Amino acid sequence: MSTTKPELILIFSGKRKSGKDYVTDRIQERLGANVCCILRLSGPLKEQYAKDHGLDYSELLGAGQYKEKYRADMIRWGERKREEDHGFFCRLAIRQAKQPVWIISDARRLSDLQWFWREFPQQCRCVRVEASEQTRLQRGWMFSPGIDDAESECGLDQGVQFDWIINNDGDAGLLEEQLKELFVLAEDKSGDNAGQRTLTISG
Ligand SMILES: Nc1ncnc2c1ncn2[C@@H]1O[C@H](COP(=O)(O)OP(=O)(O)OP(=O)(O)O)[C@@H](O)[C@H]1O
Ligand SMILES: C[C@@](O)(CCOP(=O)(O)O)CC(=O)O
Repeated sequence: MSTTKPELILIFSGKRKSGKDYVTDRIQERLGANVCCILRLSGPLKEQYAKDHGLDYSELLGAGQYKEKYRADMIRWGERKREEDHGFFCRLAIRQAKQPVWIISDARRLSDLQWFWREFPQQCRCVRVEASEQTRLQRGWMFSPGIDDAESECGLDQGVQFDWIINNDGDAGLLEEQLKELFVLAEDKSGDNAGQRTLTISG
C-alpha cells in the first residue's frame, strides 16, 4: 500500500465525550488542512459497519446519540476484524493521508499504538484528552456497562507514557494554553523540512 510519509503523528485517545473530536478539530483549524489531516481509526470501521447493516455512515461519525445505539455491536464487530489483523483499521485510516502532520483522533487499544510505533518509530507522539465525569455527563455521556468498563474505553488507561495530557474541562483560553507546545512542534515539523516521501506499509 502506498501513502505519503508524515513528519509527525499525534495519536489522541480519551474517554467518551472527553472532547477528542473537539480538540483535534481546533488543532487542525490552527495548522490548516493542507498541513494537518485528521484520521479516525473508527472511520473505515463505521463505513463498513454502516454498509453491512444498512445504517447512516455520516450519523455514525457524528457526536449525536445515533451511534450510541450501535456502539456495543460495532465494538464487537470491530474486535472480530482486529483479532484477524491488528493493523486492519490503521492501514485503512491512513490510505489517503498526504499532509505532513497526521492526527489520529481515536486510538483505543495498545495494539493501535504498537502498530503506529512499529511503522513510524520516529514520528509518533501520544496525547491524552481528559475531562471530568461531570463535564462528560453535561456533554451527553452516560455510563454503559460493557462499554465504559471494557477495552474500547479503558485499553489505554495504563501502560502508555503520554507526551501531553490535555485537560478539556475549561474554556478556550485554557485549552489553547495547553496546546502551545504541541503547536510549536507541529509547526516545526511541517515547516521547511516537511518532506513528501513515499513509503510502503508492510503487513
Ligand atoms: N472544550 C469544549 N468546549 C465546548 N464544547 C466542547 C468542548 N469539548 C467538547 N465539547 C462538545 O462536547 C461534545 C463531545 O465532544 P467530542 O465529540 O469532541 O468528544 P469525543 O471524545 O470525540 O466523544 P465520543 O468519542 O464519545 O464521540 C461535542 O458536542 C463537543 O462539541
Ligand atoms: C466501534 C468504535 O470504533 C466506535 C468509536 O466511536 P467514537 O470514536 O466514539 O465516535 C469503538 C471501538 O473501536 O472500540
